Amino acid sequence: MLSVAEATQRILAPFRPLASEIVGLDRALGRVLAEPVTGRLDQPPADVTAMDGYAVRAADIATLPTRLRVAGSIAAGTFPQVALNAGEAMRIFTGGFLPAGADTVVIQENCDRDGDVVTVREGSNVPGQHVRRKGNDFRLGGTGVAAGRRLTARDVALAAAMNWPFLAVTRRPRVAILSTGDELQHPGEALGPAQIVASNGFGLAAIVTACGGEPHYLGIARDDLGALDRALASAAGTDLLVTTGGASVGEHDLIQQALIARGAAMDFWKIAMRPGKPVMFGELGAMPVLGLPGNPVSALVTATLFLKPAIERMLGLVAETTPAFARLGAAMKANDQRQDYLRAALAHNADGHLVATPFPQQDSAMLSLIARADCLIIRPPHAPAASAGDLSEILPLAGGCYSL
Ligand SMILES: Nc1nc2c(c(=O)[nH]1)N[C@H]1C(S)=C(S)[C@@H](COP(=O)(O)OP(=O)(O)OC[C@H]3O[C@@H](n4cnc5c(N)ncnc54)[C@H](O)[C@@H]3O)O[C@H]1N2
Ligand code: MOO
Repeated sequence: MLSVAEATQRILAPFRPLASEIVGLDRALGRVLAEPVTGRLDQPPADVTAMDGYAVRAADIATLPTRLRVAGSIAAGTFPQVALNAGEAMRIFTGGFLPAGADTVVIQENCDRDGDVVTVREGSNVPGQHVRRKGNDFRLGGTGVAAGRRLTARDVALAAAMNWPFLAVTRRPRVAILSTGDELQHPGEALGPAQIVASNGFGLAAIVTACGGEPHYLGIARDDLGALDRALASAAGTDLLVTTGGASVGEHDLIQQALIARGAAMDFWKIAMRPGKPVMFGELGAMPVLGLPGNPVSALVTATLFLKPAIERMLGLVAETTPAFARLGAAMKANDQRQDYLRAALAHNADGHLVATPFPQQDSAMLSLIARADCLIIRPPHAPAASAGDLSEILPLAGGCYSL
């Protein structure tokens, strides 16, 4: 059996970042930046005040109280035309530009105004009080957002402040999804006595969307070579085809045969993992094909491990590889040769530690449990028995604006 690490390496090998496209800022959330965002101006563009009050010369307020002549008022959106002379103050409002000659601001709470005279009662005479210096946020040409980052709402705000109306982002990978099996019916259809509801296609399409791809759900292909061949033809032109079901060793598992008949170069693997042992991977012309197992939990877990990074690589996303850990909420038996991904709930204990408690049932057909899980506990092959409270690596399932 192939290790998870080796399977990941082989699956990811043919994927490259896709071309970029231009989107408006209002469409940029969650997209992966293809070209860096840098400052197209200094921010603030000149020295501005952080408070409502009076712009003064620090030297004029060395001895307090002191009386200064109010030489004018600086309205928002206007740049002060006249300089401040010694013995003068200028009324100023938060965000307003400091006039030439002024080097500090006293807040209005520390002043008494009487006509065109202001008495400053309190205030530091160290220059720069309540002043935001030109370029203290970012400079023209300064670093903003690096290419290869998935844009957060904060990144979008920064790009806007840096004066970019449009951004270059990697185009969304188009991922075709095919369910296979004679027993399947789509949700809501009348079910015969031996039929089951096909859930995998919708779960996988949601994963593709959550990862930043564009799913193309091709529906269900019946277990006959003609139907499979027609379905495969309809995937042409996509960046990746994902199939579910028919990956195992049964006589009705025809998907590999259909792919080979179309000229695909395919490998069938047993991966040393649970759930998700049978996985296929290969290429049909220029299109990679990833065949995931039919068991619903196996399909979702293998998609998280292999489909998600493939999409991320096509997006040019710079991988986040920091592993996550939690304390075990229950004792674990020694593991066999398959790497386990146990569905588990996360909670903080009284000491503030993160605890992952595995569900008592780990059947690879139980969608109700994986839907409720917060993470997967990773148990490496041949891991020794572990006690409750031991640290274990986990794979968090939630996070970001979407959840896997
Ligand atoms: N003799 C062996 N039998 C099996 C082995 C094995 O090594 N030797 N492996 C088992 C493991 S592990 C898995 S995982 C499954 C995977 O089998 P397939 O990929 O061939 O999947 P199917 O047989 O087509 O279906 C399995 C199961 O999942 C249901 N299914 C299929 N598609 C969907 C769908 N779109 N939505 C919801 N449920 C789906 C299907 O009805 C079956 O119940 O093989 C084991 N067998
Ligand atoms: O690999 Mo299968 O996923 O254990 O049910």
